[in-house]
Amino acid sequence: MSHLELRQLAAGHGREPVFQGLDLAVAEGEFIVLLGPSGCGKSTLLHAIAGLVDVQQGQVLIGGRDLTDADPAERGIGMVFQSYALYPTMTVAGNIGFALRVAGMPAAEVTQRVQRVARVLQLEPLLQRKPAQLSGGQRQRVAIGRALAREPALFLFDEPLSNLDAQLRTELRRELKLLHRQLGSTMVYVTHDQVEAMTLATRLVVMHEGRIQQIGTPAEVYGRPANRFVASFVGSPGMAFEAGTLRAGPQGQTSFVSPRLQLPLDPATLDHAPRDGQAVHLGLRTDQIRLHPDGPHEAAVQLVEPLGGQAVVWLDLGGCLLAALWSDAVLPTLDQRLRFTILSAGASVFDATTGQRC
Ligand SMILES: Nc1ncnc2c1ncn2[C@@H]1O[C@H](COP(=O)(O)OP(=O)(O)OP(=O)(O)O)[C@@H](O)[C@H]1O
Repeated sequence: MSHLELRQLAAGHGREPVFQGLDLAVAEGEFIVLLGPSGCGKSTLLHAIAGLVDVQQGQVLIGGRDLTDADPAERGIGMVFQSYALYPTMTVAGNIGFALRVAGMPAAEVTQRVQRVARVLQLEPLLQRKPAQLSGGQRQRVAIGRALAREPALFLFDEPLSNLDAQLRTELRRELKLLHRQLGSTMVYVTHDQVEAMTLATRLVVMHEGRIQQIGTPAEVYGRPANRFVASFVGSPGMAFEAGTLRAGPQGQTSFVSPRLQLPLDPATLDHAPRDGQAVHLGLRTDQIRLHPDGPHEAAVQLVEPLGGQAVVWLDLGGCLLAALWSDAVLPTLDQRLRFTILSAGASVFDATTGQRC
């Protein structure tokens, strides 16, 4: 049974819905990441689950109960937002235990819960401090602790790490992942950060303009994007596209053909039977470009982006820019000509008109 189920949901801020007819089923213990560009409706969806915006149509079911019209407080949800509004005059312990005390929990039990949460989030040495005496990352951990203390079965996170610097973000990301493993609770997490999405999600939900574009594991969404939007939005560096047509060969082998490129396609990468002459876009990631002195293709280096241990090398194949990974310590120079092979395994093909995966 789904722990969280959205049925034909429509919600928005005025009368115009931000999304409509939205279906989503989340199993217990999943870590769902909602990923999409700014304004696509991620926060509105999260707020609809929490009961913080009006649902115009459809249903929100949590634990099998229809809670579409229930108060936020009755939904058994823990929420963590981007801006962690802690009570400045209360200590860390006071902040974490606040909602429990308000709910009438006996003081001894509150203390126990606060201790347990502090242990999990490594906040024990900080329990008597005030928020002003904490770093940004510590404050955000307190905000997570506050949600955790109520022991909800469902957590909603709205870009909880986006206000932190890169190093803290990486640390807290790891802690969240460990926390999820320890607690086994269901989590729905909004971000537009690729790395967060890829590393945290058990399943990714990619949204664009109020519509779910694809639902799948990070590997599925990265490896078999459902359409051109997902292909270009997910993965860094982005996928390179080349316009061309499909050609059926004599032995039933289908090839991609463009003025610059001819590539026999791996049938395993195609979802549908290819049509001879179909106008398509071929999508190539760094995974498909193998730099190799004996490779059949040659292109000039247009740009080198060092990443530390590796570098991304952008190759100009007659106007089509392809990204390749470079792991040698000595970087190639601009305009240097490199040879490479294009692997058809894992390549994506999209219909030129609809943008849908072929
Ligand atoms: N309080 C509000 N009142 C009116 N319109 C709003 C409100 N909040 C958001 N919107 C609009 O609803 C749409 C979806 O916004 P939403 O915040 O859900 O997107 P998002 O994907 O979370 O974006 P971001 O990544 O920038 O936070 C946008 O067009 C936005 O302008």
